[in-house]
Amino acid sequence: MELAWSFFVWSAGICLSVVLVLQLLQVKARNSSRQLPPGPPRWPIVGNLFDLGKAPHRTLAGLVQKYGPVIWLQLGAVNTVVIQSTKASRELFKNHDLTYSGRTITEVMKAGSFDQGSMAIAQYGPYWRKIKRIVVTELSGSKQFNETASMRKRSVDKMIQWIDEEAQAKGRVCLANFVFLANCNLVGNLVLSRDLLDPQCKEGAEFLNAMEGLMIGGGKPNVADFFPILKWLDPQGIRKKMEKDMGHAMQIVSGFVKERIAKPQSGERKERKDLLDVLLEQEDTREDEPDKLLERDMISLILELFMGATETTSSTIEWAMTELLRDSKTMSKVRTELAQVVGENRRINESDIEKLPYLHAVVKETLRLHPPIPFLIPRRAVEDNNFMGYFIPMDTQVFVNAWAIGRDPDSWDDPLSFKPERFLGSDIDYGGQHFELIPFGAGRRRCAGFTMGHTVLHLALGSLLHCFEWELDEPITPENIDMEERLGITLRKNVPLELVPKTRDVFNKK
Ligand code: HEM
Repeated sequence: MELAWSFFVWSAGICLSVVLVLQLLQVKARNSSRQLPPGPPRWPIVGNLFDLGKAPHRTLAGLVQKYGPVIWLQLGAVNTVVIQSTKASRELFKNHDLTYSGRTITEVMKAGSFDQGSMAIAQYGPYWRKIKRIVVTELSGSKQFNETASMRKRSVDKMIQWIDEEAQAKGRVCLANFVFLANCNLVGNLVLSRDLLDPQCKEGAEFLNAMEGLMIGGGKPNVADFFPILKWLDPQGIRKKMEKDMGHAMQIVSGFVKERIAKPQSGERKERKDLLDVLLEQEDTREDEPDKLLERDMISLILELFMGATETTSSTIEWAMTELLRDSKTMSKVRTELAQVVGENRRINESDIEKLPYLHAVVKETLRLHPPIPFLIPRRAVEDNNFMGYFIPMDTQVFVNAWAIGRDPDSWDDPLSFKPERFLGSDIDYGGQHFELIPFGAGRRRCAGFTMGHTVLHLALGSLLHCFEWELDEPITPENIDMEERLGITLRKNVPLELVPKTRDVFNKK
């Protein structure tokens, strides 16, 4: 009896211990799967907000060695995870794209209810799906893209002409301004069939002014984004100023929309439907998607296309030209290619682009080192999830540091040098399939203007190099040219590039 009793006690003890150990292991496993990524120590309340400095993309890239490529930050009240290597970016876009397909909406984007109609900050869902499909088809569908080639050529040709006129009047030009204006003109034509820069278009100058305000306001860090309690106070007055500029820009676009509704079949547009026609007429309704777009939503969307196309392209061309002027060998290689493929008797056309591998390599290398939107447009985790062994709570803001990824030493040899040759004979491109080069983003939220951006970058840069000889404005030399960056709505060159263009013979050709 005693033996049976002691057997029972021992067995119960062993079972209990096993259960306890299993429970402990379970708790440990649960805790470890809820472990946040590592990151720098946080201050009370403000967290890491004041640790990032003026160039957060650089500061954060500098933390990879200490904390690894997935970093946790507390920006005031906002949980933030930063992705900073090719491996982590591949994991995000290949296996977690849907989980990270939300967006964080900043205070300025709420001005004039812009966020309600925007595509770029729309949450992933039926409205976003509908407008993305329409915009991508209208800007990049092969039929529509072919039909609008003449518009792109005309915008670039006008830019070349304006540059020549400015050079004759002043001797030098601020390059990025002209690229900005050319893209503004192009979007105006594609979307509204309007030359906003034509002196006949009286709203054009006002619109450009309002756009400038939007670009400046949109790029300012706003303390109210990090402490929801301050939203009502708007301590820096950023939202107030943005309401004014946004209101003004929206009013002008609204005038164009109303005019179109009143007179649907006027002028040049009869030849082709522009994006506004398509938005007004669209009836392609799919399950769950809204039937019609509201006028307010169309206005936000149109404004967004102007914003999306202008700064990104002008900043990229400014950096490309800066890098080429610092390196005469690279400049001469790209010019030689243009001379061989296009020749001196005509200007470059879109059909030449595919035959210019060195020009492609220059554009890729520029976007690798100077992605205009270095953190992409911040994503948001739409649910709790596990990312590379770390717990990421729902609503975490996600920065994908394309700037750091373009310099990831595991992906790039001599990552800090401008060497277009690295792309010759390589299949790496920025279409969203190669996660080491993601200046246009990747996955569902990849840039909606990718095809247009890609084509215009080549057409505009190729034309600038083919039609002019470029010199730096004294006393600037290739050795002392300022390479400082300024992060606003895009990552621009801090000191705008001023150049002296000299027309070449091909300038007078078509
Ligand atoms: C050099 C040219 C350009 C660059 C480098 C660029 C870059 C980007 C990036 C990084 C994103 C965010 C992608 C992500 O979150 O994964 C984006 C989104 C977007 N871009 Fe671009 N962009 C360029 C040109 C354009 C043009 C020409 C347009 C339109 C005419 C445009 C319209 C948009 C829109 C609407 C979105 C939001 C897409 C979405 O949220 O689904 N972009 N772009």
